[in-house]
Amino acid sequence: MVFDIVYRIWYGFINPPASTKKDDAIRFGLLGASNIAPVALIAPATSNSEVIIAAVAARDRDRAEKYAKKHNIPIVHSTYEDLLDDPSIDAIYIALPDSTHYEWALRSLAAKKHVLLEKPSCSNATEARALFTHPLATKPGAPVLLEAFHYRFHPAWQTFLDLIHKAPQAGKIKSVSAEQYFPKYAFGATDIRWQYELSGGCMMDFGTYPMNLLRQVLKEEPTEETLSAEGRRVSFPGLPFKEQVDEAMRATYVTSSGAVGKMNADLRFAGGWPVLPGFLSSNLPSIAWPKCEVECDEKEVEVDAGEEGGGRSCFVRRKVVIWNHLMPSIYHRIDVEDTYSVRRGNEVLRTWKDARNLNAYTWSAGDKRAGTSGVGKEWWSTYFYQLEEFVNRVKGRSGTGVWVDGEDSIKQMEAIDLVYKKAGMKARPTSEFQL
Ligand SMILES: NC(=O)C1=CN([C@@H]2O[C@H](COP(=O)(O)OP(=O)(O)OC[C@H]3O[C@@H](n4cnc5c(N)ncnc54)[C@H](OP(=O)(O)O)[C@@H]3O)[C@@H](O)[C@H]2O)C=CC1
Ligand SMILES: O=C1OC[C@@H](O)[C@H](O)[C@H]1O
Repeated sequence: MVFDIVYRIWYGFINPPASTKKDDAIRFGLLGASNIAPVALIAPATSNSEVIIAAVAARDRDRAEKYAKKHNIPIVHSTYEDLLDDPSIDAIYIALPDSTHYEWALRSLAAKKHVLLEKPSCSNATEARALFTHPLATKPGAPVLLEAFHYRFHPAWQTFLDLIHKAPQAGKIKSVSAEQYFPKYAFGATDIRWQYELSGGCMMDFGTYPMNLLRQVLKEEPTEETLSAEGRRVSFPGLPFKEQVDEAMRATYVTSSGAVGKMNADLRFAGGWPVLPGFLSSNLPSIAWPKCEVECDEKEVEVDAGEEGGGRSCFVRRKVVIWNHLMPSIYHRIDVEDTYSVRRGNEVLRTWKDARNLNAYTWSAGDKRAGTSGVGKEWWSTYFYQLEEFVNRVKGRSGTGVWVDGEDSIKQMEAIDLVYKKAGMKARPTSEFQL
């Protein structure tokens, strides 16, 4: 198992095999010399014969040049505008502070470029509505615009959804809990994640994932009446607008049918060190797996009459947990537990559990989502699958069918705004940019 993990990390994150590029490969330009691009786009592009990372622009030309050299990017532009004006570029990757996503996405669309836009798509729902309903994004033949919710494109997450939405053992969803943790001190006080004016905060940066998980599992949006939330403010001394910046967020909502969704995101996760004194433990960083757990209501299923004969019914109650939906290519596990009970009236004749675990590093052979591109590779990170799908859209191919449409991205930002409101914090400021 350790060998498999190392193998997948090596190819998926460190040294992806290079591909020979096709003549009509999509030429990407990067806005900003960001930390995330090497993992989220440059590595997957290396192995994708239909993608070339052709250009980068940064606010500081020296920085851009160093970055270009390190990552073998042939063109350097001195400004973001210059990159958008470059006719050799087909698509733009926007990995900038969240406060700037709206403006640069609109500008990119106006320059007729496809856009891979980092999550969260915008600063708030007002911006998201303006962006995703803008004629530049919706008119026939408009460029492709995708909020980069990478985890959704991996077969592991889609398999998990199938197990709770499509499997015959899956009753109505009763509860779902989604959690993600990042160790304390990973991001210092000056990081974009903690700046309110750059639309930072845990809910924006990290909490957006577990909220997205809940929305997909429950297939219903939170509302003023159904959602409650509680944030933990950042503790960096001297940080402006500290009261508005969350380092962790919990939220719960209940659907019209009574299903309960709970999320917990902590971007400065610490504590839980049992032998240490409390103050020490609470300052020591901790790690925990990202996790999503779903319980279904009991459901009646058909079984053979068996020894008990007729007049009895069989019920199943399903529970499914996915461990590490966020970086599943490194390692993930999906636990499925079905509890059966055969009853005649109120009399329980027999109960048993059927527990198993599975994984899905690739699409299974025969799964129509494997499409024309094949089943994928064990070591493909979520970002490889996402890029594959982005390319399919640009090329007008049907692909896996997994996508994040504009309406979904708008609803996601509405949910984030609502969480802030309910936690007694402000939604992030709206950009004044107009087009
Ligand atoms: N999909 C995923 O797994 C991940 C997504 N992200 C998302 O990607 C985006 C970027 O994150 P990350 O790469 O960690 O960020 P970085 O800290 O690397 O910043 C990205 C770029 O933003 C610009 N920038 C930085 N600070 C400022 C500032 N104060 N004012 C204006 N611009 C600034 C810089 O551009 P320049 O180079 O031009 O100076 C920088 O290169 C975020 O939206 C984040 O949510 C982040 C991590 C993981
Ligand atoms: O996947 C992620 O992990 C760390 C976060 O800060 C980042 O922005 C997010 O996308």
